[in-house]
Amino acid sequence: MRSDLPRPDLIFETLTKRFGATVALDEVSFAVPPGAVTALVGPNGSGKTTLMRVALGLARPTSGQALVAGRPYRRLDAPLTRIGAMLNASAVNPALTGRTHLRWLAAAGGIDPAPVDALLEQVGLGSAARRRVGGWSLGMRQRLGVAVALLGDPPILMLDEPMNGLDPQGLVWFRGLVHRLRDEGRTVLVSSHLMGELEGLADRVVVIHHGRIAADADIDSLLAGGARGAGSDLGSGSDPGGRPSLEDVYLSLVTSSALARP
Ligand SMILES: Nc1ncnc2c1ncn2[C@@H]1O[C@H](COP(=O)(O)OP(=O)(O)OP(=O)(O)O)[C@@H](O)[C@H]1O
Repeated sequence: MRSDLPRPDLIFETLTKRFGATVALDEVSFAVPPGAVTALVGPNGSGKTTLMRVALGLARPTSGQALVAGRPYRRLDAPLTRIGAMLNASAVNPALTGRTHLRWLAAAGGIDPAPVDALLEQVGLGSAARRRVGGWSLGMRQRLGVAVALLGDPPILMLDEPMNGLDPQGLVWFRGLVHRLRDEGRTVLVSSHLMGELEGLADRVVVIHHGRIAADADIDSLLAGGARGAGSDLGSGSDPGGRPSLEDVYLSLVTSSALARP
């Protein structure tokens, strides 16, 4: 890494996580740079959520480390103001209103609850805020999850499958929000299986497969490389100019024999 570049905010260093005989993460190293949206993609069970859980101190690495603003999460002061995360947006007490949920989290995290109402408006939940979350749709819970991540106005955001359940209007809203956060210079890591959406959202793509990094590149280079390297088996989503879609390149990467686990 060049020493004259700003230090990335979120770094994974030779991170390995085993659950018994299962190797969920296998010496994973990459940096998530500020001022960009980084997509984390990979098949079911490839290690995306585990990676995020380790970054948040919810799972202990077997070896290696995840650093948030230069430190392991557990050693951060006021962590909600350093990194905001959405892991499982449905894990909310259904008896609480969205507003109460956010105010409790703010109180628990030592954050001023005053901006909670504005935050609920920002994520499109202003009119539902005083209703119990138990009656909310998946998309509404996802929006609440985004609000939780934004609660501490953190410079780093880590969102696990945030677009699931969003309707087309919600997807447009989410893209605008994430691009604004990026343009403010924040670090954004988003995992998703929705390749078409990620193509319009992400600046960088990290592909994880069997717990190993299969690609880590800016999206234009990845698609240009895919166009040169992936050959005639690509095509369903290619544009007429010959550039493959992210879905094409992703499928090519995760089905290539070089990456298949023996
Ligand atoms: N608490 C756990 N105990 C045992 N194994 C686990 C645990 N958490 C994750 N794993 C295993 O680790 C591997 C990675 O799982 P992980 O949930 O990180 O994948 P993922 O990429 O997020 O998948 P998905 O796209 O389906 O959400 C899987 O083999 C999974 O079964």
